[in-house]
Amino acid sequence: MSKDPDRLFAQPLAQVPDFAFNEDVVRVFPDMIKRSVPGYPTIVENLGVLAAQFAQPNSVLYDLGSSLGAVTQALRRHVRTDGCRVIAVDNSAAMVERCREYLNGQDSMFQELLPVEVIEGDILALAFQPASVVALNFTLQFIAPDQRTALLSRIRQSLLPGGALILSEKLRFNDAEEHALLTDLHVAFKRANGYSELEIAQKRSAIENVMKPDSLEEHRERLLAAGFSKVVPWFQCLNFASLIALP
Ligand SMILES: Nc1ncnc2c1ncn2[C@@H]1O[C@H](C[S@+](CC[C@H]([NH3+])C(=O)[O-])CC(=O)[O-])[C@@H](O)[C@H]1O
Ligand SMILES: O=C(O)C(=O)Cc1ccccc1
Repeated sequence: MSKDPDRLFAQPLAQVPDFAFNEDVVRVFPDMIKRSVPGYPTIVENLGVLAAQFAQPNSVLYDLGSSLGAVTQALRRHVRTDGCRVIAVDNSAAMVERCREYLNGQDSMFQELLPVEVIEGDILALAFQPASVVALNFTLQFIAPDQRTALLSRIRQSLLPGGALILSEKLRFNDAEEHALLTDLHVAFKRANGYSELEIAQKRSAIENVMKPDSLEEHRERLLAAGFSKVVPWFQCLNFASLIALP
């Protein structure tokens, strides 16, 4: 994977365009996500461990909004259940191209990885096959809020008994003081990772129209409304969390 450092917002921009998963972002994405999302490496590594507990024989594991395939690769390394395969889906052509290159490279380095198919497409238009694991790792927050329940319902319908949805998201908080504290601490995390005040401010303005986080309570209610029976948070670092939702 590319090791280019993220300097996308380092120079003052006359107007900050809405954030998009284009070629510029793809080039710096591994560095950007690691320096921006507290706990990201821990979440990705453990997604494989979690998935191995829910994987059912002869089923599909979905990585929805797969970006460069970090979650897909964690699933492929950890899951040993017979007949499983991974389907990774992303609607950014630039991401999909680099994701395929990365996964092909992994195939030539390691044996016994699960088979994988990378689809360039909109997860809102996907016809789901019977699935035991569905990962939405920081993807739902980029889906239009009025589409989120319908998507989760379709995921719920595709899930096999014993399977799980793993949902990771940036959170907002209904309590104003809690929200302000965790937002400030996230800014401190970014600063400690080498981002300047200008980079932090311009990135905030780039994502504000395209990324709409919900509160933990909203996630829980929406998942239950979509037909999930149980919602279990398994990880939180500052204002980023990951949940297990059971069918
Ligand atoms: N409707 C959509 N259909 C398909 N893909 C979409 C859609 N909307 C957004 N995406 C894709 O969802 C991904 C979100 S990044 C996920 C990180 C990854 N999971 C990781 O664990 O490394 C999160 C982040 O950058 O904060 C991007 O690649 C988008 O192109
Ligand atoms: O950078 C941020 O502030 C975020 O909330 C996370 C993020 C990470 C990568 C792309 C878009 C948003």
